[in-house]
Amino acid sequence: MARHQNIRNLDYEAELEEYGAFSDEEEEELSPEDQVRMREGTAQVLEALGVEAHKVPKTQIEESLWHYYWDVDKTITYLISKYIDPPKKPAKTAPPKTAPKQDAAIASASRQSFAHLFRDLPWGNIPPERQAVLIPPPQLPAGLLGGSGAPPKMSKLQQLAAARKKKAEEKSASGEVEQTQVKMTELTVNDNQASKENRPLAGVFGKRVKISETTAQGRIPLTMAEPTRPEIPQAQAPEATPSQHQEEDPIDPEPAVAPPKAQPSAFASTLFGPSSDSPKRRPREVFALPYMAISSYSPDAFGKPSPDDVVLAAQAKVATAGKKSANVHNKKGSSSADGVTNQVSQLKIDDTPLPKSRNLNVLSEFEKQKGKKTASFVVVGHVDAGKSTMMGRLLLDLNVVDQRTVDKLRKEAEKIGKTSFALAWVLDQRHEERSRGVTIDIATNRFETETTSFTILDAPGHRDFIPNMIAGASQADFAILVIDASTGAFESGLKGQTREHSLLIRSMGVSRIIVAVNKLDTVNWSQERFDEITHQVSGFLTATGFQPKNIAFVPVSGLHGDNLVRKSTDPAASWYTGKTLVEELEASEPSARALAKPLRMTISEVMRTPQSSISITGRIDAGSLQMGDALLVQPSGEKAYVKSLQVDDGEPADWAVAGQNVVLHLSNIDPIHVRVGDIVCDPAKPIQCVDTFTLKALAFDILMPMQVDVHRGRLHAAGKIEAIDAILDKVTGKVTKKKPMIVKPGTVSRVRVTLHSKVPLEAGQRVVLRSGGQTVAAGLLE
Ligand SMILES: Nc1nc2c(ncn2[C@@H]2O[C@H](COP(=O)(O)OP(=O)(O)OP(=O)(O)O)[C@@H](O)[C@H]2O)c(=O)[nH]1
Repeated sequence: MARHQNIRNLDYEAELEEYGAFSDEEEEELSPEDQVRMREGTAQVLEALGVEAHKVPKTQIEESLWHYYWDVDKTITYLISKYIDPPKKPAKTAPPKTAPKQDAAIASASRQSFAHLFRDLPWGNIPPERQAVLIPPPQLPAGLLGGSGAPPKMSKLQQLAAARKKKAEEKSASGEVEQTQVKMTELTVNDNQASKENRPLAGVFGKRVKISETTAQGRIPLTMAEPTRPEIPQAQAPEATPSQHQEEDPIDPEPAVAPPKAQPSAFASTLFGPSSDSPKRRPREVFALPYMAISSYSPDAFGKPSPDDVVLAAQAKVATAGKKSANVHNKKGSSSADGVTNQVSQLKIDDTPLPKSRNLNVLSEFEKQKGKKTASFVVVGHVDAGKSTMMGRLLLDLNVVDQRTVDKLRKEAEKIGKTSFALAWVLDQRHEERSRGVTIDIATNRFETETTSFTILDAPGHRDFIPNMIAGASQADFAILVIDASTGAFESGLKGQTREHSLLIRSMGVSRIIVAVNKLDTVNWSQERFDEITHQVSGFLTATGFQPKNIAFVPVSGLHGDNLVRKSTDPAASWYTGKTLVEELEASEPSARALAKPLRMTISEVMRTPQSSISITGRIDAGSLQMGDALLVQPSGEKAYVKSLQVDDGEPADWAVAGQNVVLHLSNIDPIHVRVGDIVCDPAKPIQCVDTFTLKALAFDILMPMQVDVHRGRLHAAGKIEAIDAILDKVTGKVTKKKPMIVKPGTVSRVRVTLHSKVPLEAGQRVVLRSGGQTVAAGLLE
């Protein structure tokens, strides 16, 4: 039979049964060798268990030996733990029911204490006092071997370096945070960018655009181009409220409710751009790129001109500037050339032909002239006494100004509520004078009577303008003192500028005075009032130095013209039978003319006229002049020539004498050498410029060595009273006391004055000393 036929015919079940029966038989019977091992192993275990062996059944010993493959030690350990000294079972833990018995025994044996095995060993019973105590190692100071939480100790230099490093790290960290914030913000859908773009948006976005414009002023949409912006207002921008929406667009009926439509996520927006119905965003200037995270990245690196561009632009600029500068230089060159030409032309010898002199004998010409006499008078008095109104009315009544002019002035005065000043405006022609209703500077005008040609010098009454009043008084032959007769006004005026003006004009050499008791219409032409005023004023005028024969009183009403040119027709004024004001003026003799003395003229005004680039006005104090004369201007010391001249009435003339008011048109002199207050004199007999002089002065106030201003005509000069030489007798002029410490008011004394600069002054001239805005003295230079 073939072998495979044998396998095909095998009965598997019978074979398996045969195999199983064989196993059981083998368990029950040990081989002879195993039986020997069993006997020997059992004997060894019993010997090891000693007295405790009876506790262990023999079958358990053989079973264990069989289990541990004849390993006696393991068998003994197991049997002890099982039968002799079993471990106490834990109360709650029970071995798993499913675990095999053998595994549970082994596991129990592994947890068994072996202390009993070492009970007889000496090192197992160490007394407590000898047992070692574990002491934890001390915390080492920080440093390389530190490791404690405390900061390491460092030197000052290390601390400084560490602080700097920390600061730099914080800064860079915050910068990174900011950049991150900005980038993250950029990742959000930025509606406000659309608002900035002001593009038409539909629905709620359109409204948000408006709100953002109004409620988030100055809000700047963030872009990648501005990564370092410190603030992120976008995040702080308040949300628009529905009420705001309504306020913003009250016409729009659409409710301000957000559409129930999901917005794209930030990530989706970043990847795919804004949704089709979301507000359109401004195209980005810079797109997010990987290298943007680099600290050296500059988002606007190409938003500015490159270094090459800068250089090229600078070169172009320089080239343009060069051209311009060349042009300017050319122009400058031409202008400087012009300047040089001008200077050269100025340097050239002045070949302007000198005015031709007719070599007249002026004095004989003057004597031959059978014309009207000329006189100048100054009108003084307390502020608002009616000086200007009186002169205006005088000029109107003398037909120097016509009624139309006065009516026109009245209308103008009405506009600013100053109707009563209309007549005063005939003389007060400055805007400031008219608006303020006060005279500020000397106003001159002229009128003629049958016998005399008069020049009016209307002086300001306000104390602030005393220097101007002094200038006027210095040119006058006589004076009109105007007194306000209305109740209370006379008394206050007497305490005010009425007395001071009287003193001044007398000190200035004016000896003739006409007192116009004005505004008598306000007291119904009370003769009693007039007499009272006359009495008081004549008293102090006499005391001031005016002779009674040179004092005249005229009751007038300047406003209505009573007793100015015509006698008053008011019955209440019938008691007055004296002269009118004009008659008194005509009766006044001008002061003596110093015709034979060297030429002296104080310049009152410097101006440019059609006749000359420099013309001067003034009153000739002494001497005479004629066209073509050479003049010396002091203190400049420059020479000039009289090209032409006009006298009193403005008529051209060939000559002029002392006492006349003239306009001189000069030539051959630079205007910078001519000033108001300077003196024009005869070059052959010039006035000297001095910085010290002696004065015979009438004291208005207490005098002592003190700072003073010296006034002579229009000339003002700062100086001081250096010393008081003597007190003089008023009448005889003899010395009554030498070198007094002070001088009382009303006393005449000799004082020495020094000036800070040299000015043209000479003996015989009259000057006024003022200090702190007050007139302290006036007198005659010795
Ligand atoms: N009732 C009345 N009023 C007068 C008379 N004269 C002048 N007035 C008024 O007095 C006021 C002052 O007149 P002004 O002529 O400006 O006085 P003034 O003295 O020139 O004043 P200052 O030059 O500024 O010192 C004005 O309102 C005049 O109308 C007068 O005779 N009778």
